[in-house]
Amino acid sequence: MSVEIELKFIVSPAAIATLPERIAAWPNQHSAPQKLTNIYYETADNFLRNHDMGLRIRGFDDSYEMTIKTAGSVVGGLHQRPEYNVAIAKPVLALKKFPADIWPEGCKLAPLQKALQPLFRTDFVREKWVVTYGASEIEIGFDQGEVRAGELAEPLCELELELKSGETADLLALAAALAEQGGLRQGSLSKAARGYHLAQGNAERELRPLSVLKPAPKSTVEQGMVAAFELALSHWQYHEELWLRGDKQARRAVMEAIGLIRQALVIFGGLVPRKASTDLRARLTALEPLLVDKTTQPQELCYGTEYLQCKLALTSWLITGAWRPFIDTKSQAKLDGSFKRFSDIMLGRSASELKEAFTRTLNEDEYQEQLPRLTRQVLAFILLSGAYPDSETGPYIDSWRELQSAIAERRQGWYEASRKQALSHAPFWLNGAVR
Ligand SMILES: O=P(O)(O)OP(=O)(O)OP(=O)(O)O
Repeated sequence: MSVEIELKFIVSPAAIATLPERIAAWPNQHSAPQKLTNIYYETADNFLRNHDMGLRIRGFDDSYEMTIKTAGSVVGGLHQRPEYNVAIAKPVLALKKFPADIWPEGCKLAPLQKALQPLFRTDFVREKWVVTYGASEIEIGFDQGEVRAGELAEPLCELELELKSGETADLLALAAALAEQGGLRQGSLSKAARGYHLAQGNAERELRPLSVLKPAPKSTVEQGMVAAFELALSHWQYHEELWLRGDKQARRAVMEAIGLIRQALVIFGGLVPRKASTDLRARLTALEPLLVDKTTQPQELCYGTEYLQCKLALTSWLITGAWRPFIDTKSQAKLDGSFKRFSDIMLGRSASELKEAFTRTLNEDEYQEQLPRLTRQVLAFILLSGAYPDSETGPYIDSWRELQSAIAERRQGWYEASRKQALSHAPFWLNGAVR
């Protein structure tokens, strides 16, 4: 078994021609382009997908390899997944060759193998370089081809950076250096994920409303903080994809994701000093006006250098725990404390800020003036309410969201009723039950 640690980028058509040259500027070992054919297998009831597994047979030259990837994590474009590779003599499944302990409990291999059928395929040409960067060896693969399920197909044009030996920090630094000339954006979907989507009919991807962050029970404050940034990054990644595919409303969701990052920096700002996030905040500040501008074309923005470097800065901040050198013993003790207890205190603060802001009838200008504050505090509720059941948090947060959209859409007739409704909800975090 090996754990694949891989940063994936989508390459813009304009950048394809110069990319090999850019890569070859570092000390490297180059391998000539190779044609790879991959058939992915699945059962009629999606057994593998339901267990977060992906199975393929890859053909190259006259050889075959069978690979299974199991559940892992994706943070921005950084994919970490356990994978098992077995050389096979002919392109026929032989599940017994994988270690026995990778399968879900009770799984019978012979019937499973019988039920597996080809579902989709990827065909691409991969050009490879192994680059020495810092103290690390990093394999760069440039894949061009397509993913196909029956009649439906999508082009593939990806750059994958895989850490062969050394440090994740070098992987991220090499990515930032490659980003300098533009033409790349982070890709959060594996080729298999794209294949499954096509095989299921390629339904239009829908906007996803932000729902309450649910960190693992008994999370520490630091774990809750990491989960908050991960939520923001995945909301960003997902909606960037939609925006590029033509959904104009997704731009707002990308802005919302950035708002979430800002709010997380505020919420944890008492523990993580501002100087730990100076670079990240500067990059966000540069990006925000471009996102606010409705005339911005996603193809230009999302493949731009500043945009990618901002997202890489966040990925890197998260993956390397870049705040840690700035944390003193006292703050570390607080970061090790209960996220639930911390959240209760912060929820109280958010609620009293809103209560104060909306305690009386406001005029139109005053409502508009309070909108940014209300937007920030709704995001705070999203990040801090995960310890409570949706049945308690939902009505509370929705009532503030209702006021938020009434103000944003200038539905003046709704202001008063929404304001009173929001203020009438009892705080769910003071309900007394020990959790
Ligand atoms: O060659 P791999 O294992 O990196 O796999 P891939 O065909 O590039 O697919 P993905 O990395 O998207 O799972």
